[in-house]
Amino acid sequence: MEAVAHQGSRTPLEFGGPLGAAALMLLLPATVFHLLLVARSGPARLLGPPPCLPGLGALWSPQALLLWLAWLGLQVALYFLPARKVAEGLELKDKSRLQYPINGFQALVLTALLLGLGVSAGLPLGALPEMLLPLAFAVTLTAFLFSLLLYLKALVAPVSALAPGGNSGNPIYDFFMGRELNPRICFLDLKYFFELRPGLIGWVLINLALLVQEAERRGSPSLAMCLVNGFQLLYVADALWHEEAILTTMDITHDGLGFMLVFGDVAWVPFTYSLQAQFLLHHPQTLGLPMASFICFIKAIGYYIFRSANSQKNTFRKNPSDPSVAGLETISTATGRQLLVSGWWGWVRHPNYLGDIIMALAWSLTCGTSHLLPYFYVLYFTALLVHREARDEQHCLQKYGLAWAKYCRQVPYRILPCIY
Ligand SMILES: NC(=O)C1=CN([C@@H]2O[C@H](COP(=O)(O)OP(=O)(O)OC[C@H]3O[C@@H](n4cnc5c(N)ncnc54)[C@H](OP(=O)(O)O)[C@@H]3O)[C@@H](O)[C@H]2O)C=CC1
Ligand SMILES: CC(C)CCC[C@@H](C)[C@H]1CC=C2C3=C(CC[C@@]21C)[C@@]1(C)CC[C@H](O)C(C)(C)[C@@H]1CC3
Repeated sequence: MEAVAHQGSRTPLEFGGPLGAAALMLLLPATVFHLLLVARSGPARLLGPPPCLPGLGALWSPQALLLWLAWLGLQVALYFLPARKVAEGLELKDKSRLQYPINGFQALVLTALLLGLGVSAGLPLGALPEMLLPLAFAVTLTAFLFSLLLYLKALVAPVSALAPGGNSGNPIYDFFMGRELNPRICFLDLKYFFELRPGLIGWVLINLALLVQEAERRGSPSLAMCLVNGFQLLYVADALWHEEAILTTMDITHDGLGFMLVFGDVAWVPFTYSLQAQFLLHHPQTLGLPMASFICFIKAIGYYIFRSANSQKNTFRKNPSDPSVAGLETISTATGRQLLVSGWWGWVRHPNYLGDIIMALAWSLTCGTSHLLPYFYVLYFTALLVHREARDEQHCLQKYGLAWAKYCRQVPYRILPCIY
């Protein structure tokens, strides 16, 4: 325990410390419920009060809890199916490397097949939107419970298994940040699983159910709804296709699994990232072909930047002599690793974030410009990535020291060329 306290005392507290963590634990679920309620209300005002607060009867439903647990069970089962590859994570403090099944895309395809079978056997997919509120409530409750179990599990974990950031000794802060770096139940890596499976695939499912309900109500789905569904399906499929790349992100290599990530993965992602489709169901928008083409063009630019930048870095990290990256300019660092200073990573320090934000804008534009609500995602996401960039900058400065400072001088802009 002494070693843990010592470790905590060296790591600066993030998110405003225990007070900030406590506030976020109230604010994040409140935001999810606010958005769910406002999206279905007539005025759909992002900044106004919700039309009416639901009673416990509207929130609590044993069927919703069962549905969520069944979904979780299905995704766990798919995780254990034979994988096309087993990847190794980065080296851990005890010099070991964990193994991860690369079968997320397969899980998405199998989920779609099972869903197709279910729908043809009479499964009422179009009824799911009516259950979003009780579903979000059940998922939030289980996120609190699950984070508590993780906190308790970490009490008996060896010091080498703890995350650098979530062991301050303050229970509220540590519960929020997560204490253990890679909590596992046998081969089931909980962080890896939660980040990519139930919430991300659940988001696509919710979108599809909203599309089906729109078609039931109006005879056919709108162009705007089809575009949102297509764009976001592409985003999720891309994430699962490139699943292995997640093993080097800060969530996996640095952050513990606590309330922030558990709630973020299973509640925040499916219920707030599907906001545009929720909005469109209740506030139909007519999208002409010229505007739709313009939005597709923006999405294509965003995706091109996002995918090329991420792939360039991943290829370079895996094999710097790969012909596609071998000609790029680099800076050597004391760790033996190199930093790219030309190509996408010589343009700005986070070209992938820029592509991601442009895609987010395309998703929101499908909902027209009459309401601010569908733009919540762009606003939140920009704030998340600016904050994430600052955190990553800290880690890189620690890791690469002078070489990182040189990189920042050579590539002065963080996300938006000439501006930020
Ligand atoms: N939809 C969503 O809600 C979210 C999406 N994302 C997306 O996830 C993706 C991954 O994001 P994230 O993990 O935050 O960050 P990055 O993919 O940008 O990874 C940052 C890491 O890349 C390496 N790196 C940085 N600069 C260079 C360089 N010049 N040359 C070589 N390596 C470099 C460093 O790690 P090292 O040197 O150790 O390899 C650094 O820590 C992004 O596309 C982002 O937009 C992220 C968060 C939320
Ligand atoms: C609830 C809080 C506001 C913060 C929660 C943050 C989480 C929602 C995000 C932290 C990092 C994420 C990533 C993705 C989804 C959102 C969370 C979990 C990601 C899986 C989305 C798809 C991308 O292609 C990716 C690169 C695989 C993303 C990885 C990070």
